[in-house]
Amino acid sequence: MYINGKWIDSESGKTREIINPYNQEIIATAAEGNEKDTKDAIQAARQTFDEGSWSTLPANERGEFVYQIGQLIRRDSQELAELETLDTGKTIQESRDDMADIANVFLYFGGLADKNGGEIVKSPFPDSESKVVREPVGVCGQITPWNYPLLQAAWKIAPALAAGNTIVVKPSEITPLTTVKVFQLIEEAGIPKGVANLVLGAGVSTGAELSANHHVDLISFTGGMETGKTIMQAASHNVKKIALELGGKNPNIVFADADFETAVDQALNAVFFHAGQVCSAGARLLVEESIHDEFVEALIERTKRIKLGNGFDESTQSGPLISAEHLAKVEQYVEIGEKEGATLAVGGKRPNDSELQNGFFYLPTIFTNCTNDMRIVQEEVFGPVLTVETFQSKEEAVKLANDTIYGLAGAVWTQDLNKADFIATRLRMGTVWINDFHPYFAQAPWGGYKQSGIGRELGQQGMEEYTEVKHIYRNKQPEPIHWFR
Ligand SMILES: NC(=O)c1ccc[n+]([C@@H]2O[C@H](COP(=O)([O-])OP(=O)(O)OC[C@H]3O[C@@H](n4cnc5c(N)ncnc54)[C@H](O)[C@@H]3O)[C@@H](O)[C@H]2O)c1
Ligand SMILES: C[N+](C)(C)CC=O
Repeated sequence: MYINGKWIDSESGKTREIINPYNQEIIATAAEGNEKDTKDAIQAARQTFDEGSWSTLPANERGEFVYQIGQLIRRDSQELAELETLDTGKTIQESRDDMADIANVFLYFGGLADKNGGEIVKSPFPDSESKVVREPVGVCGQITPWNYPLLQAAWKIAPALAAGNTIVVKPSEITPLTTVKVFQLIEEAGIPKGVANLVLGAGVSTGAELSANHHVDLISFTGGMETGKTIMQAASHNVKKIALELGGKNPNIVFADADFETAVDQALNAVFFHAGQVCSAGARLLVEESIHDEFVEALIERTKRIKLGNGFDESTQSGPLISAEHLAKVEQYVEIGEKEGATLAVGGKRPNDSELQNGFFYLPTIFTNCTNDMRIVQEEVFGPVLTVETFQSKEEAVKLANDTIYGLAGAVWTQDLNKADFIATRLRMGTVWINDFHPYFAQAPWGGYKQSGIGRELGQQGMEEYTEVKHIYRNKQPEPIHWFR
């Protein structure tokens, strides 16, 4: 762990073994922090913020530090990608793409640091001036998940530092490797001690302390919806600001006039990329009734050909699930789908290949004949499981797509731009893709409607989450007003 500029073991001396989900081998031993370690990290961040040297540093200088971290990530991107694949099982190409995105996020927020100089407001009172400025929030707790360990951390660390906050980061206890490495780069970039702190450990101890502690001003969390609700409650004790990036059950709407080959190809990518362990996975396929049979037949044929394997093998198309617990959860959902009467069209079990027996692999799975009242359609499986439903009109497609507690992302495939616009404006989701699936980048905001979250990451909005707005009013001609004579 990295607290107040020093690398330390946990106070209790406890450690946790980190395993490779591809073969269950132990790949590292990490410190297992507790509440006391977390309090120490918070105290360092609090003291550093209150002392003010970071928050009042000229914004362009802070930006240079953040930019420098981005350059160091670029320099070490191959090593970082290898660590990410070792820790998560995702393919090495996915990890390389993640590292390129991550470096860009630091470069973008480094550049944005000095771009908001505040604004002058026209005061209604004579001889006065009024300006609105943005200031850092203070001490920010940042809790991240295992599916995109470093990417989700980067979306929080870069804007928080650029805006002048001090931070305590807690990565998922099962995938801490790349976050630890980036803290080494943060140190190398010369970020002053106490500004950026790292604690490792379980959610129920370190994460819970960060969420409840009164010296933390903002908690930013990416993870599951139930954890998000717990954090929201804990944060209420001192009315912390909160930013929540939670789950999704995202519709992928395909009209009959879409380019068939592209829509099939991208429907596979939408749901099976990273074994479906993506918050914005297109896990609900809504296909226009007239092309249903042909579309599903093509999907099944392509699904059978997906090559599972070792993420370091360049020919592997999909890696394992993250853990035995998660594999059991996916298996349970498939059982639920079958009991509910959905038709298991392909997959629905672990693979037989001998090479895959030590990893947490599950075959890409498709359920047809699904209806919106089924749990397999409504609940986030977070694995390689697709449900298929049909629609007959654009109005019905919107109704089905929006019929969920989530509102993270969705896509529409059609060559009719008016139809695309109709869908895009009516989907109650933070991101809508037209004739594409999955793009996200540093310049555009990301976040959810409804129970998919609160607040936005990335883009200018992602920076604003880490600021307070202050109105400064100056009376240029003060004189008595004689209200109380
Ligand atoms: N919206 C997004 O951008 C986005 C991105 C990635 C992942 N996700 C979501 O993340 C989930 C998968 O990630 P996960 O399984 O790691 O989620 P999780 O909620 O189990 O854990 C996320 C983090 O929260 C911590 N945590 C657990 N209990 C806690 C508690 N009581 N108090 C404080 N912290 C606690 C964990 O240690 C971990 O660091 C999925 O639901 C996925 O949709 C969302
Ligand atoms: C936000 N994203 C798509 C990078 C990861 C979601 O799990």
